[in-house]
Amino acid sequence: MIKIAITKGRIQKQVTNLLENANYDVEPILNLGRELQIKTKDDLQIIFGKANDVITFLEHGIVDIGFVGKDTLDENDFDDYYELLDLKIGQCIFALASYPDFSNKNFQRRKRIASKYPRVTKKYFAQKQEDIEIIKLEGSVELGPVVGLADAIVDIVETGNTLSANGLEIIEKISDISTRMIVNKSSFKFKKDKIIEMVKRLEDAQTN
Ligand SMILES: Nc1ncnc2c1ncn2[C@@H]1O[C@H](COP(=O)(O)OP(=O)(O)OP(=O)(O)O)[C@@H](O)[C@H]1O
Ligand SMILES: O=P(O)(O)OC[C@H]1O[C@H](OP(=O)(O)OP(=O)(O)O)[C@H](O)[C@@H]1O
Repeated sequence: MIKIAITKGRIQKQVTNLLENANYDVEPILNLGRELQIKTKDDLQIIFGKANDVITFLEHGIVDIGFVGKDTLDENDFDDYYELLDLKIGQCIFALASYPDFSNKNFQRRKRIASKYPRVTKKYFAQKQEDIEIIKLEGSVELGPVVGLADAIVDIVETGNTLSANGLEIIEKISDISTRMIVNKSSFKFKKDKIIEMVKRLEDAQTN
């Protein structure tokens, strides 16, 4: 049996489509009610959880495989896993965003940057050797500059609609984000054949 954790929400449907195209039994996922754990005919046990929890389940050996966004992987301390496949779904970017005059402004103090991703923000500004103040927000991060709490944000940008609706724009792209297949290292040792088979089937499904 292969145990899998899938991030619920935005990417769940696309991961399901890919599994279906790879000829896995996704019937129990399509008929999902409020249950959070299912078994498929091809001996997959699948749980659905919040993105950070997918990593926690994998870290503790509860699941062999996780499907999770690169944003969540970058923000999480845990990195003792194998990343075996870029699913090329859930594609977006991390960006520094603010009002158009941000780059011309002369700040006489540390810039205040709002983000749901403090670790990513810290690393980005550390690379620039810039000392900033991070303000952690849990969502609707664009509110930071809008209400005057922050000078800029580090956030996910997909279409750019949320930024432009709030008068903001990308100041600098930070990195690419997409959904990744991660594997517990000890699972890879003991279930190598089945895991490699899944990687191959998903890769084939991507190209077809
Ligand atoms: N426009 C987008 N905004 C946010 N995440 C996106 C976007 N496009 C793709 N993603 C990916 O989808 C994943 C899941 O996002 P989703 O919004 O469902 O959950 P979340 O970020 O935990 O938010 P929530 O707290 O609302 O559940 C993200 O971690 C990211 O990898
Ligand atoms: O470029 P866009 O296509 O507009 O997408 C980007 C927006 O989507 C995400 O927010 P989400 O909808 O997940 O809500 P949240 O801000 O509460 O996390 C992200 O944090 C941006 O706000």
